[in-house]
Amino acid sequence: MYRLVANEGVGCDVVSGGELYAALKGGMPAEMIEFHGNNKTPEELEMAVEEKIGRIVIDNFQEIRFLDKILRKHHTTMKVQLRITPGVEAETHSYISTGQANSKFGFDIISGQARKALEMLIANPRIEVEGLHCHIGSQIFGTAGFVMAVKKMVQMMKQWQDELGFVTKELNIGGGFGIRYTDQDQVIDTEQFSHDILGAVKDETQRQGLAMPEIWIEPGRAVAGEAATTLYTVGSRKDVDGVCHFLAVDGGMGDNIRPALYQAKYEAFLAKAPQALNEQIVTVVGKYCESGDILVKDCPLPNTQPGDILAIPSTGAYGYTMASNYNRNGRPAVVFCENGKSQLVVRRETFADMLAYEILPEE
Ligand SMILES: Cc1ncc(COP(=O)(O)O)c(C=O)c1O
Ligand SMILES: N[C@@H](CCCC[NH3+])C(=O)O
Repeated sequence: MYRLVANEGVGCDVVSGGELYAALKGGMPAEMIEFHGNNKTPEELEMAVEEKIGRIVIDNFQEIRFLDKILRKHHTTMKVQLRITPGVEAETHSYISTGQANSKFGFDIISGQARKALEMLIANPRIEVEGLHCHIGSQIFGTAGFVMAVKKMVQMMKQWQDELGFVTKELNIGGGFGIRYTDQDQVIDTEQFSHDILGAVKDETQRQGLAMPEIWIEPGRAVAGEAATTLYTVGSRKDVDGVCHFLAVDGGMGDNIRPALYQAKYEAFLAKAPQALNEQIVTVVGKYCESGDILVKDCPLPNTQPGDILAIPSTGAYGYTMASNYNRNGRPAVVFCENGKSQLVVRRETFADMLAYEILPEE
């Protein structure tokens, strides 16, 4: 994925040393990488400095102290953006909402913490503050929240330019652009998002008499989400007339934790006949030892029996990346397909893989 993205001339954000390592191994140029996270360790920050990545998105005061120490040690500098919580509540599940003042991410404006952090950063000769960042949350369908965030950010740009002489060269408004998981999702097209967001930045900066900053976005799910479909084989059926109809598949919360974690909604189709007339409403469950291991509740399907393959679309984001081998079920393989050709990009996890880190007591 990093190679594909880099080939498009697009950079990426990472949120751990592991992601940074993978991005670099995948051929992403270091200067195209920005590093996020509310608790970057000193080791991760040092890795970012040594690899000379593009930006660190500063999230908290401790990180400023760590970074300063590392930059002194390496006699070098680092370009950063400052992450702000703009006080905008996105209309989405509370677990994937990040723009409100009580978010664990970034610096809050009202308490004065954001300004204090900016002052510390500006005063540091080893740190170059290129811009401001905000990310209001995920799976957002309207543009209103983004426009509100832009207004707040530009207001801060103006205030800090007047009071501190700080010029915001980059305005990063994060990601969160919603995708279509089910028929109910009223997706806004990319043109509408860019029109409204660009328009808001243009209008607000003009109104405040500021130069137009470079606009950065961090679409995650919108890039990868709809590109993948998960294929499951139906194993067992449980029908109790008038009570429940379960179809159990050979995966579940281990490859897609989103329904259990955020009550996320998906649709399932019979792979061999996706257009066939639906005849039954079933609950598609996984094989994990949890009653909450439900993939699709109240799922209309044609007659579906053990051995049939079910397809669940839009699993390209936060599926494999959030996968686990709970119950010692292996993580699935990932296959890229295009124009009738396929390529295995992640092989299926084996039983031996799952024991690989365990140290057997000596006999
Ligand atoms: C800082 C930041 N930017 C961008 C994203 C991308 O979010 P999404 O995939 O919902 O667009 C996330 C969440 O993953 C994030 O935390
Ligand atoms: N993982 C979440 C979103 C949070 C993304 C990380 N900032 C999801 O599946 O919707």
